[in-house]
Amino acid sequence: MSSITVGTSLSVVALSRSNARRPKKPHGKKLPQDSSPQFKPKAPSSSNDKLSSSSSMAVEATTYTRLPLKDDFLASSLVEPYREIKLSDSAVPDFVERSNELGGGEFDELSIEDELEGFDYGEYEVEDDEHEEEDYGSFEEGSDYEEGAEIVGFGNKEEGLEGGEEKEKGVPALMRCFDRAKVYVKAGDGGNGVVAFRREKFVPFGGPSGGDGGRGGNVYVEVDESMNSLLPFRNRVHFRAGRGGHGQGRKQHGAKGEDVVVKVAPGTVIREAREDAIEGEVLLELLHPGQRALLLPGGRGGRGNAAFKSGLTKVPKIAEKGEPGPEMWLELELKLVADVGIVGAPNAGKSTLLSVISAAQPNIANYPFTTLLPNLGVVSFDYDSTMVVADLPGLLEGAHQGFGLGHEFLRHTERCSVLVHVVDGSSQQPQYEFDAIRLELELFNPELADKPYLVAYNKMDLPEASERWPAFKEHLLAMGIQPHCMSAISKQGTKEVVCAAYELVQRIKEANKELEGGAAAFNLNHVADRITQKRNVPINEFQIIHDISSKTWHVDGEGLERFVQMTNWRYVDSERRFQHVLEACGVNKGLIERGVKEGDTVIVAGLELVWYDSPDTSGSSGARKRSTDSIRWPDWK
Ligand SMILES: Nc1nc2c(ncn2[C@@H]2O[C@H](COP(=O)(O)OP(=O)(O)OP(=O)(O)O)[C@@H](O)[C@H]2O)c(=O)[nH]1
Ligand SMILES: [Mg+2]
Repeated sequence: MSSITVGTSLSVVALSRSNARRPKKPHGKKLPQDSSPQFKPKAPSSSNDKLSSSSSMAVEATTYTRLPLKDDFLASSLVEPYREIKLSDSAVPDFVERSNELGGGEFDELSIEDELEGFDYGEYEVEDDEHEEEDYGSFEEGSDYEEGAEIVGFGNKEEGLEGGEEKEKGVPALMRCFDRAKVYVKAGDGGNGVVAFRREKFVPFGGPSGGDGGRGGNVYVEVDESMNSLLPFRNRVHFRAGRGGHGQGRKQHGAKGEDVVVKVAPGTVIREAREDAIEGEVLLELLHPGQRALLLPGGRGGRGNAAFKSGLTKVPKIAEKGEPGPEMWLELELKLVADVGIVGAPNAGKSTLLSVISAAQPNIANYPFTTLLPNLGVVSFDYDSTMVVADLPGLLEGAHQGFGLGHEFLRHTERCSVLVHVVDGSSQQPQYEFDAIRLELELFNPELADKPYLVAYNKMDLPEASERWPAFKEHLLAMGIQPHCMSAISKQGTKEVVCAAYELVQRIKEANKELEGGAAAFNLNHVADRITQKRNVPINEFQIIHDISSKTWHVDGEGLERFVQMTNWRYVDSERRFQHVLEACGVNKGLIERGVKEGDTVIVAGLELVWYDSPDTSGSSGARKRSTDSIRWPDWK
């Protein structure tokens, strides 16, 4: 008999966030030769489609290279044409002023919630007052009781966002868009079962009475209608469900761990966070208020010794540990849920359009990037027919790679069923501006280019815009697109645009209804189901891998892993049961068949053992006897 080394390995997964997007396709473009502003005074009257100019605009023979830049940021951009324009670079004087008035970034001062969820287990005892129990050594497992819902604030450390995330430093909190977050979730561990025996007056040798541990708390994700950003995750990153209570004497089972509910805004996409640059698998898309998904089921409670009583084992001195609760890092991403998304170059008049078709009052000003965060407005035709319209920040060339504000907001367009593309008629080359925006959308996500869209040529009240309209219209008609023209400021033509958008939205809704009708309702609990399925893998499903160089045998299987995790080595019968299970599920046989030799290391689901051939050949079967006695244990503490 000799000793064995045991090593339990816990791998801590450090996850980082990826900013990587698709690589930019080479455009091979140059800057426009003449991008100087040529704004003319505003024409006194409104205009429309019929107001086509007599002299159609002579399109300059320049190779269009990027979206027309406005004089506001031309100077700086021309020097470094591909410089990334950050929120902090854009001119937003009134906004900054307002945020200062409000107290200089009020969100920064949000305090961390103090509430702690989960259980305080305190001291755990098997004994009770009335019943004397056998002493099987110390049952305290202090380290097991630390768990409870943990709240970690984003301080300087910002634990949840480590790993290459570029932060918008220097930008007041009011301007940041909290539509991405990274959180840690952990289901509660199951409580431990205990070994206890019934001892009463006149019943000196009562049977085993150790109760089972309670089930760990579950992690749920729920859509909270009142949330419109992922801002709360700035203060709280870790969500841990409570662990199950431990079993007690007199067959008392432990209490169930407290569940934890992660509340997210409607439209949140939940991905599994990954270490590498690749985006993790989409686990859930929670769109509608009230949707609730069981994400991680709590660990099973360990069985107490009462559960191990059998005809052969009348005095079982064995109990299981609770099953560990699953854990993972999640990436949350909020995408606006709107029927119509207004896209276009900066200063095209997107916010103006939203302001005239809905009650929304977005910031409107004659400089690019007036809109820093998406604005939502509800357009109502009558009581029944309404649609939600989102006005998005302006797009620049390279938006798909993060230029301007595009990167942050382009993904919001993914959720809109229809896009209204506003083109600034007063720009130098409206048709090229249009093409460039289309290209950006396509580069960001080819599915965006396939979305139904309308083109609204804006600022028709300006003479230069109405002059360029015929050429623009011709350009688009050649592409098979029927453009609309309007003057958002004077509301001319806006009704036609909105009605056309509404019609498109309705058509898409009808089509989707038909599709949904055929498809089965989506199972929101599929992540938890997958985990449960994994837990139910039988113990005899394992694989043996032999590493010849290090004379190590790896025996891996989901069932075995769970069994090793739940074996509580402090109880004397655990070793015997472990040996028995290895024998019964065929691990020993498999190892012997493959030629395991004395002294070889055997790692069973992370537990390191040394193989010994038993010299004792007595027993019904030599092979079985040998293997049963062949794995030795060190002195377990
Ligand atoms: N003449 C004229 N000016 C317009 C019209 N629509 C918008 N504008 C002006 O164009 C400027 C920009 O308008 P916004 O609505 O802020 O443009 P935007 O597309 O939302 O701009 P960003 O949010 O910066 O991307 C403002 O000065 C508006 O008054 C229009 O139909 N005619
Ligand atoms: Mg705007």
